[in-house]
Amino acid sequence: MTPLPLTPPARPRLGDISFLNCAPLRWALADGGAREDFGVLSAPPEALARELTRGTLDVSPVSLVQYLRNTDRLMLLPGPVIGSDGPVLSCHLVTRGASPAELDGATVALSTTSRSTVLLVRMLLEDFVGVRPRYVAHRQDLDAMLAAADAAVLIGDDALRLTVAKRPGLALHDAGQLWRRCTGLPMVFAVWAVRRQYAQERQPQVRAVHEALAAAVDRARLAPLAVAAAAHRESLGSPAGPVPFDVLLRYYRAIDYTFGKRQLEAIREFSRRAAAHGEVPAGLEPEFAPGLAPGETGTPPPPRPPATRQEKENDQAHRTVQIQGRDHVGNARGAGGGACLPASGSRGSGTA
Ligand SMILES: C=C(O[C@@H]1C=C(C(=O)O)C=C[C@H]1O)C(=O)O
Repeated sequence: MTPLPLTPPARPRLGDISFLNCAPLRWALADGGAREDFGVLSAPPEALARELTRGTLDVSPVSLVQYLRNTDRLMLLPGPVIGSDGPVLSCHLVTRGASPAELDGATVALSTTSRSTVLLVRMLLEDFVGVRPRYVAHRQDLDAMLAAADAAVLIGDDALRLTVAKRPGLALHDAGQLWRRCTGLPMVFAVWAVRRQYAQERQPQVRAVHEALAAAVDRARLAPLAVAAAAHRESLGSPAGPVPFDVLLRYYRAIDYTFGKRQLEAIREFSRRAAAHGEVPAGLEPEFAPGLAPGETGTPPPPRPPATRQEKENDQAHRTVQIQGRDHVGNARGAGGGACLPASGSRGSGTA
C-alpha cells in the first residue's frame, strides 16, 4: 500500500490582474468558495507575466502579446480571456481632439503597463489608417504622457475612469471598437496561460483551475448587480477614487470572457499582423494545455441591450465601407486607408 503523502500537494499558484477587468472573477471565486483552493497573486499584467515565466506562478492571465512572445514556455487555457466584441471602455488611444488619421508624424506615448493594446494601436494606425507616428514608451500617467507627446495609449482602471471623467478637449478612441470596425473580429487583450512544464506534470490541477475559472465566469454572468457592487466597493479603496456602479454595470457588459471560435480567429489575426511587424515570431499556432479541449467557456453571454442611435450609425458606416486595395501586410483595408476609423473621436466625454 502506498502511504498517503504527509503534506497535500501545493495549491496551484494563480495570477490575478489587479484591475477592475478581473473584479468579476475575484468576486465569483470568493463567492463560490473556490478562492481558498489556490494561492493568488494580484498584480498588474506585466508583473504577472514576469512571475509566470520565472516560475513563481503556475497559471495566470497575461497580455496576449506576452503569451505570443513566450509560447516556448507557456500554453493556453481554453478560457477565459479578457476580450470585447466592440468597445472595451478601458483601452484607449487618447488625443487632444485629433482623429487617428491626423497622427502622421505625431508622437504617441505608449503605456509601459500594456503590451497588447499598445501594439494593437500601432497596427491600427499603420496598417489601417496609413499614418506613421513616432512612439515613446512612458509610465502610465495621462498628464505626463500628454505633456511629452501628442497622444497616449493607456489601459485598465485609469483608462476606464477617463470614459466617465469629463476632460474637455480630449478625444478617446476605444481600441476594442477600432479593431472590431477594421477587422470585424472581437479583440482578445489577455489570455489565461499555464507554464508548459506545470501543464505537462500537473494535468489534474490545471483542469481544476480551468473548471474553477469557467464556473466563476458563469457565476459572475448570472449576478451582474452583485458583481458591479463588489467592483464598486473595490474601487472605493483606490486613491484615484470610486468608479460609479452604473459605469461598472456597463463595463461588465463590454468585457467578454468568452473564448470561442471567433476569439481564436482574432488571436490568429492579431498574431499574424504582429509577426508582420516583427513583434512576435511568425507562424505561431495557439497551443492548449494537454487534456483541455477548446470550446466556449461557460454559458453564452446575455443578449446585448438594444443599440443606441450612435451605435446604429457606426454600424451602418462600417457596413458601407468600400474595400479597396491592400495594406502593407497584405490585408484588405477600407477606402482611403482609414475608412474603418472615425474621422474624429468623441470629445471630452469618452466613446461609450
Ligand atoms: C481590457 C484590458 O485588458 C488588458 C490589456 C492588456 C494589454 O494591453 O497589454 C493586458 C492585460 C489586460 O489587463 C485592460 O487592461 O483594460
